[in-house]
Amino acid sequence: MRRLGIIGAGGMTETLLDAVTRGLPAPLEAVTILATRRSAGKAEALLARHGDALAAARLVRTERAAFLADAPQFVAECAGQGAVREHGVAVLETGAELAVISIGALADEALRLGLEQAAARAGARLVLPPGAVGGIDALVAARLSRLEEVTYTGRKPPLAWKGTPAEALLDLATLAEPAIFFDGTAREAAIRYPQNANVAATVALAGAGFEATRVRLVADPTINRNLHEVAVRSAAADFTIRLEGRPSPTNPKTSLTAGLSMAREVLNRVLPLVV
Ligand SMILES: NC(=O)C1=CN([C@@H]2O[C@H](COP(=O)(O)OP(=O)(O)OC[C@H]3O[C@@H](n4cnc5c(N)ncnc54)[C@H](OP(=O)(O)O)[C@@H]3O)[C@@H](O)[C@H]2O)C=CC1
Ligand SMILES: O=C([O-])CC(=O)C(=O)O
Repeated sequence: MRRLGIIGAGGMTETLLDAVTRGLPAPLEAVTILATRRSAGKAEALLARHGDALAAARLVRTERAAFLADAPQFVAECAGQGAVREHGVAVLETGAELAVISIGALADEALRLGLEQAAARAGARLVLPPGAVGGIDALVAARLSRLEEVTYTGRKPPLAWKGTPAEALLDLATLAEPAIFFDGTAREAAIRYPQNANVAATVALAGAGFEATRVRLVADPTINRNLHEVAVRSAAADFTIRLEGRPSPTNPKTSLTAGLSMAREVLNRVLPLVV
């Protein structure tokens, strides 16, 4: 893979570009960012920061047609569920591989089917990185035996839940103790908390599905990290993964591991050893 496309120019793209530049054995041929008009300047600055060490050609586009004309072979969506809806099918139709990090978008069955069908028609692949969470490999393997119970608990400091429906349920500014404000299915979590519960969708798609995966979301004033816990019981193995992620410096909702997980996808398509 020599031509990388990225959708979005926020905190995750910053983490992705830093990690990819550090990990590349040699510069890529081209990196193109599809940005909103508002964020085009930020995208330019992110690319300029890495310069020739990242890629010989560094481009920012604000129109999808121009972005696709740059012929990216691998496109990393780092923008949000709306961007998956807006651009996903069109990217796959070019035959490019598309890695989606806003995995909660796939809680919309029609969109998931549309993406899968576009990929099948074009001979392309839709890839779902583990993102902020860990243990997805073991969960997929356990699913191949027989899953009995899968629960995901997402716990973040109150600030990370600002601007979400949690605000109507809790007084985030004065919260003194951890509060579970959501207990339901992975589908409902991914749809209602699009910037905070993509992991719920990842766990669902890797494991027991959107309805059978139980999700709890917690605002916790006693922590300064984003905690992800996946508990699995299955015929092959029982396990619990507990991951304490540091938030990205520019977006407290997003853990650094999410952008790093996307960087892993990119580097696995460049380096000879895939891990
Ligand atoms: N799977 C996982 O584990 C995780 C997934 N996520 C997902 O990743 C997304 C990105 O996270 P993060 O970088 O921290 O978010 P930010 O809000 O920091 O950045 C989002 C960026 O995407 C841009 N953007 C939004 N919509 C579009 C679009 N339609 N086309 C092009 N660019 C667009 C925004 O531009 P502008 O600001 O101008 O609107 C902004 O530059 C989250 O919204 C969430 O969906 C996040 C954390 C974990
Ligand atoms: O980054 C995280 O900690 C998780 C997250 O926001 C999500 O699942 O959408």
